[in-house]
Amino acid sequence: MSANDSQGLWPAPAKLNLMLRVVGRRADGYHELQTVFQFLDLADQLHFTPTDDSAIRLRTPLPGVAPEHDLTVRAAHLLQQTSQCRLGAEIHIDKRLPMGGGLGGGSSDAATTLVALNRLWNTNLSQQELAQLGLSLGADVPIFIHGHAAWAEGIGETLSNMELNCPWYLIVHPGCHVSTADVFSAADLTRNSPHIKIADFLGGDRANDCLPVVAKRHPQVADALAWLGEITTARMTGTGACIYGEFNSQAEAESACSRLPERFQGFVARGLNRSPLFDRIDSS
Ligand SMILES: C[C@@](CO)(OP(=O)(O)O)[C@H](O)COP(=O)(O)OP(=O)(O)OC[C@H]1O[C@@H](n2ccc(N)nc2=O)[C@H](O)[C@@H]1O
Ligand SMILES: Nc1ncnc2c1ncn2[C@@H]1O[C@H](COP(=O)(O)OP(=O)(O)O)[C@@H](O)[C@H]1O
Repeated sequence: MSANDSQGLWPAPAKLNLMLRVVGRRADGYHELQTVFQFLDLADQLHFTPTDDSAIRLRTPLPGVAPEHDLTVRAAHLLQQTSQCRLGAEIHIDKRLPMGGGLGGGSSDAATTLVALNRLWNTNLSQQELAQLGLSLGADVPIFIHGHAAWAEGIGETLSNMELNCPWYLIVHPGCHVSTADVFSAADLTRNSPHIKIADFLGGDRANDCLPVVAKRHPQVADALAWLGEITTARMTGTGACIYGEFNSQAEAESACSRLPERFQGFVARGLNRSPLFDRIDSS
């Protein structure tokens, strides 16, 4: 099967954090969060060819990421080891999501790899076992294995489904890279936000505790926030760098995108409550 055969493509969608509160810190240094995840109809596309030898080969290495560090390769090795599977795989990534922008592309690639290879290798791990494996690769991996928009607690692994409005979004990439580890190690990060309830979020409590830290250290993020804030309420996803705003229609989001200054990169995408990865599985 060729990498261009759409039947063989597995989507790895982006996510947005619609709010993000840092409510505590665990003994291992990881921070406890309250957040809301929604997917976007914007995705990397992955292709897997199972092989008889046990090698994992990434045919499309990403700039700046050594193949053995790529989250798809790490996910494949982890599944192989856990299930004692003797098969291997060739992996192709058609990378469409910006890296390090808070859209979760690397975590989503890892989740799609676990879900796809679990089927292609017939390793038969449950969704819960896959999510547990995924969590050891990154805090954002479980939501992509869960596959439904959710309220999240813990470090992102305790998930309760939500049925959210699905607006069109303009996502603005300010052009800088924000390190998640740097944000969580910042001395001035608020780490003791009071817990809120789902009803508070639905009532409009949509703050992101990481934003002040990121905007202070990355003037491009503050710049994008100010530009989009002139048009609509502008928010940051995850630890950034991407800023997004909601629109009632694709046309309105596209119109705002057409006015984007050249220093920014823009994406128009629809919010989704169900991950396209699972739509793909149901239709196959
Ligand atoms: C903050 C969030 C919100 O969705 O998103 P991003 O902006 O990175 O996408 C995530 O929880 C990020 O998840 P992910 O990107 O998988 O992070 P990881 O690789 O697990 O962690 C990177 C580093 O950030 C710190 N970290 C991460 C998550 C967390 N809840 N507490 C932390 O302290 C740790 O120092 C860790 O070593
Ligand atoms: N398949 C992958 N796609 C994207 N990034 C990857 C991948 N594998 C490893 N990485 C590393 O993970 C980092 C975070 O990537 P990404 O998930 O896109 O950002 P974020 O966590 O901000 O949403 C990248 O800067 C890169 O070094």
